[in-house]
Formats: sequence, C-alpha cells, structure tokens
Amino acid sequence: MTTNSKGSQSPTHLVTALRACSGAFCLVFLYSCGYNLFLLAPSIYLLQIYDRVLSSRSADTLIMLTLIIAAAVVVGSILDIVRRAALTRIGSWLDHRLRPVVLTACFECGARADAGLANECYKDLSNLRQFLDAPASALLFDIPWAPVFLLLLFLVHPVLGAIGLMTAVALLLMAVLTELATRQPLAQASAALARSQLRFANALRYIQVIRAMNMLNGATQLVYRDAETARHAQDGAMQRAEIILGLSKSVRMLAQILMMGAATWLVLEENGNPGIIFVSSLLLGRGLAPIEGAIGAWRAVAFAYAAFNRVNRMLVAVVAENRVRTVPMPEGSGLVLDRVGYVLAPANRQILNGVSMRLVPGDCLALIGPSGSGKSTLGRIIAGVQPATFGCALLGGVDISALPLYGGMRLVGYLPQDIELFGGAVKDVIGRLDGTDAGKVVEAAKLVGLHDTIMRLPQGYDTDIGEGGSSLLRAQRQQLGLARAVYGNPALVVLDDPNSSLDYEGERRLFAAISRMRAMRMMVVVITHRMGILPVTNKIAIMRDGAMEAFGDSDWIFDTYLQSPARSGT
Ligand SMILES: Nc1ncnc2c1ncn2[C@@H]1O[C@H](COP(=O)(O)OP(=O)(O)OP(=O)(O)O)[C@@H](O)[C@H]1O
Repeated sequence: MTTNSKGSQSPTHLVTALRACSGAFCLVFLYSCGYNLFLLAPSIYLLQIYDRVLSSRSADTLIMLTLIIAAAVVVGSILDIVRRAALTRIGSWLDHRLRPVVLTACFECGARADAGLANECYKDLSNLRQFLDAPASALLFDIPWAPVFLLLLFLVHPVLGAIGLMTAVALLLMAVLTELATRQPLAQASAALARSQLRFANALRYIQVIRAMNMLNGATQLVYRDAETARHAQDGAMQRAEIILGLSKSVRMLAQILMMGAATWLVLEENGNPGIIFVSSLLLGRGLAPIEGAIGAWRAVAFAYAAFNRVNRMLVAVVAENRVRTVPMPEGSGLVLDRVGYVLAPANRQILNGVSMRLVPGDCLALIGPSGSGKSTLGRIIAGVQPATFGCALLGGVDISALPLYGGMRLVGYLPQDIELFGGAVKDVIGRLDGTDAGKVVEAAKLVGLHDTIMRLPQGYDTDIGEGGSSLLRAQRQQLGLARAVYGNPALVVLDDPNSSLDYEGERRLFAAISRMRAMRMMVVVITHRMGILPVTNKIAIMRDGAMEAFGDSDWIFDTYLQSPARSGT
C-alpha cells in the first residue's frame, strides 16, 4: 500500500491485480467446495452399504448406490481439474499484467543501487506464478474443509471427534515447530544464495578480464563460498524439518489406529453400525489431508508470502520515491547547479563539496581536473543518473534526477565513461531501444558524423553489435554511445571522456559534432583529460578534491589557470 496526497492508502499494482482476481478466486473456492463435498461420497457409500445393502441384501440397491457414488467421484475429480486449471489461468493473467510493472520497478530499484533486491524481486514474480501453478495453492482452498470433516467425526461420536481434533492440533503444532526450527537457517540460505548469484552474474560480466588476469580461481572461490554457506544452512534446515516430518508421520499413523480401535470399541459397546469403523477412518483421512498438505506445502506458502511482501514493498518504495520527486514539467531553460554535494554512503566520504554553476543553451563546458577529483560523479549528477546528496541540480528549473519520470521525454543525453551500450542492432542502440523513429536515429548518427560509417556496415542500421557492443572496437562503441546521447536532440548532453579512445579523425568528428550541438542550442558538458577539446568549449570548470576550483569563460580560464600545468594538475 502507498500513501497518497490525502494521506490515505492506495494499493500497489500487485494488490490491485490480486483484487481484480478475487472473483476468479471465489470461483476456485466454489469448485473446491464441490470437490470436497464429493470427497464425502466414499464415506456415505460405506454407511449406506452397512445400513441398506447388507440389511436388505438387495443387489439392485448396491448397483444403484455404486453408480451414484461413482458419478460423484468422477464429478469431484473434474472439479479438482477445473480448479487447478483456473489457478493456472489466474497465475498466467497475473504474470501478464504485472511483469512489465514489476520489471520497470526492478530497474528503478536497481538504479537506486539495490541491485540485489531488484534481482530477487524479479525472480519473486516467477516464484509467485509457479506457486499458483503448483498443487500447494489448491491445497489452501481445502484447508477450510478440515474442520468440516472433523465436525462430522464429532457427529458420528464425540470420542472419535476428540481423537481427530487432537491429532489435527498435534500436526499443526509440529508444523509450527518446523517453521520455528527452519526459519533462520532458510533465511540465511536464501540470502547467501542471492549473494552468490549476484556475484556470479557480475563475474560473468567481466569474465574476459577475470580470465585474462588469472583471477578465475579467486572468482570461483568467491562465488562458491556463498553457495557453500547457502548449502550448509539449507542442509541444517532440511535435517530439522525431516526429523519433525518423521515424528508427524508417526503421530498420523498412531491416530489412524486409535481411531479404528475406538470406533470398533463403540460398535461393540453401543451396538452401533459397523460402518462407522471405516467411515471414521475415512473422515479422519479427509480431515487431516488438508492439514498434512498444508504442512507439506508450508514452505511453498511461506516462500510465496515472502515473495509477495518483497515485491509489494519494492513497488511501494518505488512509487513513494517517484511521488516525492514528481515535479511540474520543465518550462525554463538552462542548467543550474546549486551547492551540489555528494557523500559516499558506506564510509560517509565526501566526494563532492558544494559545486555551483550555471549554463545556458548553446554552452559547452569542459570539466577538467586531476583523476579522482569528482568529475565523473558530478557528470552523473548532471545527467540525472544519480541524485545529489545535498544541494540541487536543475534543468529548466526541474530536479534533473526526476526527469526520467516524464515518460518519453529525452531532455538529457549521457555518454558514460564505461560506455555501457545496451541493445542488439545499431538502430536500437542509437534509438535508446525505442528507435521506432528511423529518421531520428539517422539524424543522431549524422549529427555525430557516424552515418557513413554505419552505412558501410554489412546490414547498415540493422547490424547486430553483439551483447553490450562486444563485436565493436572501443572507439566505435564510444561513437555509438555519442550518437545515443544526442538521439532526439536533448537539451543537455553529458559526455564523460568521449575522446579517450578516439584517433585523430575520430576526435575531429567529435569536435565538429560538439560545434553542431552548440549551434542547435544544446548544452554540452564534456569531462575530459585531453586539452585538445578546449577550443570547441566556451566554458571551463576545474575540479579539485571534490570542489570547483575555477569556473568561467574558456579563454579566461585557459589564460589564468592552464598556462601553468603544475597549477591545474591536469
Ligand atoms: N561508487 C563509488 N564507490 C567508491 N568510490 C567512489 C564511487 N564513486 C566515486 N568514488 C570515488 O570518488 C572519487 C571521485 O571519483 P570520480 O570518478 O568522480 O573522479 P574523476 O575526477 O572522474 O576521476 P577520473 O578522471 O579518474 O575518472 C574517487 O576517489 C573515487 O574513488
């Protein structure tokens, strides 16, 4: 649930979707009622045989009874099949409706530096679907019938009812004991497994480097250590669960014997219908089956419940954060940084310390300074990739980190230092994965002088670049990243080390592109170590130790600060 502007609670997509299924769940409940009613058929059959058939010795009655009960059993089986099919359909519908929403929320959650939770929540959605497909979910609908069968036992005879009730309570207590004994180790196992999977995914990402640097064994150990922790914790939990399961099976068998013995004793003492010996045994079986089933499926139920809570909490957190940051559409122009600071959370280390400046459309700022002075961190804040810890970065008067919330708006372009291309074909990469507008893709490629190069590729804009651009040279990836940054003519483009891999010709094209971008009234922020780019800029900022040492017109900064390399440290 999320709190809306009036302070009341509004349900998340997950809760809304589940509510939308309430009618379908009611139908499953009705099917389950029918199914459980028909489960009484064998008990009724036995009683009737003792009551009517044996006393009347009528073959016709026996045949009639058998046919009726057989029909009831068939109908009961059909109802069971129908309710399971209905649950599968509900699971499929929920998956279809929720996956895009949860996927987007997972990406947002991951972008807020909680990749572990994002990963887990994405898997949770599949787990919830599997839970609905599995027999465990149908069992939940049988649980209300356990007291009904036990009540029938009481109606047959209070002593038999008492035996059934005590057995049910003993089994439930054992289920609680199982939960208490396994909760902690299973939570440990789950956390360790998630860590291991995350490390494995990261290792795969950098596998070429890991192998080339002979770190394969170390990486294997790192991933394996967590998997081992998970295995130990899981083994411990399973051992405890198996001991309690063994005990509960003994209790169950003893109860069955006790029930038949007590029923026989009642027949002898009270001269009752001998059919109650079998009926009581059958009713006990029916009454305990949902409880036993629930105990067996307890882990699946608890797992599904935890998955539901995790996904719901993530949706609540993402929605809450988005609401806080929802602001009016940008109207003004220009970039304003007002005492922007960034503190690295774990060590409370100040990376940026109160950076202020202002750019107007058509400005190109070179952000220079020694390595580690905070240029890339500032670039990420300006690009809205990460929010500032304090102070504000505004584009057109709007918090830049809130800009992605405007669906479809492409106000900012960003070329990160690591480039990080994503997508298959060249047109998808440049078009930011929604490159349905081929004209805009070509326009972006032309703007950065890449169009002719792309046209020489085997399939032009349809050429597949491999996962993350693996089939390209770094310089080519950098140029594609540049084209992606300018796609849709954004108001602000942040380029982090855009010429680090470029040759003379590549740099020349980059400088020409920046000049064109300025002519189109875009604001360009270039983070660079190479001074050759300074002539195409009109502003320079020098960063040192997380602070802005100097900011001003390029000519002035150049004359005042950059004539002496010792002073700038660049
Ligand atoms: N996520 C992070 N984890 C740890 N340290 C970080 C992180 N982000 C930034 N830093 C640290 O913050 C400081 C500034 O880093 P930043 O990358 O912004 O500097 P830079 O001036 O761009 O350096 P370079 O020119 O080498 O890219 C560095 O000391 C860096 O180690």
